[in-house]
Amino acid sequence: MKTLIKNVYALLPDGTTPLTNIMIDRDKIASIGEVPEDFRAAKVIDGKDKFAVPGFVNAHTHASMTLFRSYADDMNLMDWLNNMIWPAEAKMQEEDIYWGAMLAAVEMIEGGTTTFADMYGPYMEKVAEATADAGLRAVLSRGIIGVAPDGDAKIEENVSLYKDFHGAADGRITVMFGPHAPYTCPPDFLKKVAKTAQSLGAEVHIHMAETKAEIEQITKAYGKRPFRYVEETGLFDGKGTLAAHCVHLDEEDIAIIKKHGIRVAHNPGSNMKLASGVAPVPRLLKEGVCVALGTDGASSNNNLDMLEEINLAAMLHKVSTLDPLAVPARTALKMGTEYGAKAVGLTGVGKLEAGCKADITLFDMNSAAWYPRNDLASLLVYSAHADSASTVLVDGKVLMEDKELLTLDKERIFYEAQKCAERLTK
Ligand SMILES: CSC[C@H]1O[C@@H](n2cnc3c(O)ncnc32)[C@H](O)[C@@H]1O
Ligand SMILES: [Zn+2]
Repeated sequence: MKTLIKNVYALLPDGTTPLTNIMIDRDKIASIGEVPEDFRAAKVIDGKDKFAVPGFVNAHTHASMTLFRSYADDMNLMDWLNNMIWPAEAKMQEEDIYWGAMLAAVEMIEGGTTTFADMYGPYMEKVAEATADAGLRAVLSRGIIGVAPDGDAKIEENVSLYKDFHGAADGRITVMFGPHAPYTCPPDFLKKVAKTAQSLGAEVHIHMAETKAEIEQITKAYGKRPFRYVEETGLFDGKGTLAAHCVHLDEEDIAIIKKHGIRVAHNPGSNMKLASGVAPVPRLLKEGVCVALGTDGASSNNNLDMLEEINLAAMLHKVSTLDPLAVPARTALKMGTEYGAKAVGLTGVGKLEAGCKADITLFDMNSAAWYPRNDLASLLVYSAHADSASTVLVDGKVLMEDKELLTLDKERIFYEAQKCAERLTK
């Protein structure tokens, strides 16, 4: 099926925003520019007053945690996890994981996100089901906490997730391994995860160096900081690693990140709300590290709004370095799109370019925030909000058109999610 997005402003990989046309053939962008004479589109989308950008890539989240939004605020990470989140998560059933992920899907599509990297579990197959139902693209991992007695069973669940869903939903779902964090996974356990993931050729998604408390705890327990601790287990020797947070880094940590080509998911909203700190993002970018953006879960953010993370990334590093060029608008946009796709292990995603996947968000510029139209990329990052997202395509399929969700029944999802949350949090 061929689709034409006609007369649209488009954010191209070189940062320009020409008025152009986007030709889509099945799941891919066929070309951008003049409409070829022989291009017969079955569907034409009017791009008048619309700004097309690559769909956002949320490089680190816990989708089903939407059920815990506004349930545990104004706490630090360890207090929040130990005293509020983990006790509530222990009650979660299959339906909670599914409806929580479906609520996340509504929010993500409505905000222009087309891909998300998710770490949660048990019942990650329900997140896969929600992804397939919504039409989104996802990189899923079974979050594995290795301190409980059933650690090995959790590794086996990640193996099953990989075998059952890597490449599923027409290739929209891929699977990584998800050892939760250095402080929840002892060394022999991490070695086992590393060996298992590497035997399958799977990548790894892990929380790293998020808080000062983590650095202190790991240093006290093992005599080394989290990055060297995990490096010595061999976890970073496999196909690739996506490391969420990376807030508290020293020179050796940065050297380890570079040596292993570790990709970083920066979560400015969550790091601010949990009072975790400010990740050294300008330095990492300068060192050539791939830095993407994530929301983290909706209980520590408290939303899944990637445009807000893009804005926060651009703003936070200016104020923390007193350098207005620390993260410029176009860099922040790349972190939320092109670098995001690379960070989560996807090629041919995250760019408006011929041959790339047709994962596209159209922003409606018919509001005051979009005037005057000096610089569209700047307007998107510094002035507009996610509710300007009006049309979203993944793999060339329209998931939202003129604000109408085409794959999801919003009323039902709100009802079921409310019911699940009441059981879990009351
Ligand atoms: C074992 S599944 C994933 C696990 O991670 C928890 N989580 C959510 N946000 C964070 C964060 O910022 N740092 C560490 N862990 C986090 C989530 O509640 C699940 O238990
Ligand atoms: Zn997280």
